[in-house]
Amino acid sequence: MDDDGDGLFRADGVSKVYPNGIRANDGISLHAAPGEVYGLLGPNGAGKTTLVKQVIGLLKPTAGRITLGACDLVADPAAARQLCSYLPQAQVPIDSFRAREAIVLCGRVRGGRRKAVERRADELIEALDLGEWRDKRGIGLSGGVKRLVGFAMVTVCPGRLVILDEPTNDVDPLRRRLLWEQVRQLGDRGAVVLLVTHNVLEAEKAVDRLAIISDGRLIAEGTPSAMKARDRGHLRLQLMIAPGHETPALPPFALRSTLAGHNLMTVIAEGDAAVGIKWAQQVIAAGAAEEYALSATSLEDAYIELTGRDSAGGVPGGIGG
Ligand SMILES: Nc1ncnc2c1ncn2[C@@H]1O[C@H](COP(=O)(O)OP(=O)(O)OP(=O)(O)O)[C@@H](O)[C@H]1O
Repeated sequence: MDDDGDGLFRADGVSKVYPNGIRANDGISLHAAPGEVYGLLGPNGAGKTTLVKQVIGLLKPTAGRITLGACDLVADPAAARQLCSYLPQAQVPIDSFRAREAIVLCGRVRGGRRKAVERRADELIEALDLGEWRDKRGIGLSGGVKRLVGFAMVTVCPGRLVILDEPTNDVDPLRRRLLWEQVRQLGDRGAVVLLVTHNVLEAEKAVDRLAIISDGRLIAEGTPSAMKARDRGHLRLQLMIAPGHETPALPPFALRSTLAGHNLMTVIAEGDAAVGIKWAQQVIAAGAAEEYALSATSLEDAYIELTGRDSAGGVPGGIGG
C-alpha cells in the first residue's frame, strides 16, 4: 500500500468559490492517515460535498492543495478517480442489475481479477446479511438494501481513500452495525476512510477523528473524546414533553437547550444535578412532561454548541451557552 510515501490524505488551505460567488469552502486544512476513519460533520450547506467533489476531481479548488501520499489529486484527476472510491449520498442506479452482479461488475471495472472480486462480493453479501437479495434486481430492492448494495459496490475493490456519504441512510439498526464493522475493516486493511455524515451519534462510535465544518470553515477537529471534553463538568438533562403541552420555561441553571420534536435537551453543570432532577420531577408532576433522563454529555452536545444546530438540523431554542 505504501509505494506512495506515507499514504496520508491531506487538504491544505482548500477554498472553493462557485461562479455565483458562494464561498462553499474557506481555507480547509485537515489530514487523515491510512487506517483512520475520519468524520466530516456539519449542517446542511456547510460545504462537505463541495470538499469531497474536489477530492475526487469533480471540482477544481479555487485555492489550496489536496494530496494522497505523493499524488496531487487536483493536478491529476484521473489518478484521483483511480485512488478514491466514493459512495455518494444519492442511491446508486442499479435498477436493471441483480445485486451480486452489480457488485462484481464494479470490482471488475476497478481492475479486480474475476475470482478475487467474486469471492470478495460473496464475503460482503454475507457480512452485510444481503443473502436473500443476492440475485434480485435493483428495481425491486428497498432503499436500505440498495444502500448496502451500493456500499458493497464501492468497497468490493476499494481505493486507498474511501469516501462514504451517509452510508447508513435507510439501513435498519441491525444491518447498520454490520455496515460499521465493514467500515472499520476498510481502515484495518489500510484505507483512509472519510465519512461524511449529519448523524453525530453514529459518528461518535464509528470515527477515530473528526472535523466539524460550518459555513465552509473547519471550526473544530479532534477525537470524539477530545470534542466531548469541551463539555467536561456538564451533564445532559432530557425531558420528554407530553403531547399537546407547551415547552416548559427553562430553569436559570440551564446552560443551553435544544428542542427536537418532543425531546427537550438541556446542558447543565454537574453541580446542578440535584436541582435539575427536582425541576424535571416538578415538570412531570405538573403533567407537562412524561419522563426525564440525566446522562453524560455526548458528541452531539459539543456539535450543537459549535454549530448552533442539532444533528437533525434543529436550531437550539434556549438560552445561550
Ligand atoms: N454547483 C453549485 N453552485 C453554486 N453554489 C453551490 C453549488 N453546490 C453547492 N453550492 C452551495 O455551496 C454551499 C455548500 O454546499 P454543499 O453541498 O457543499 O454543502 P453540504 O455540507 O454537503 O450540505 P448537505 O449536508 O446538505 O449535503 C451551499 O451554500 C450550497 O448552496
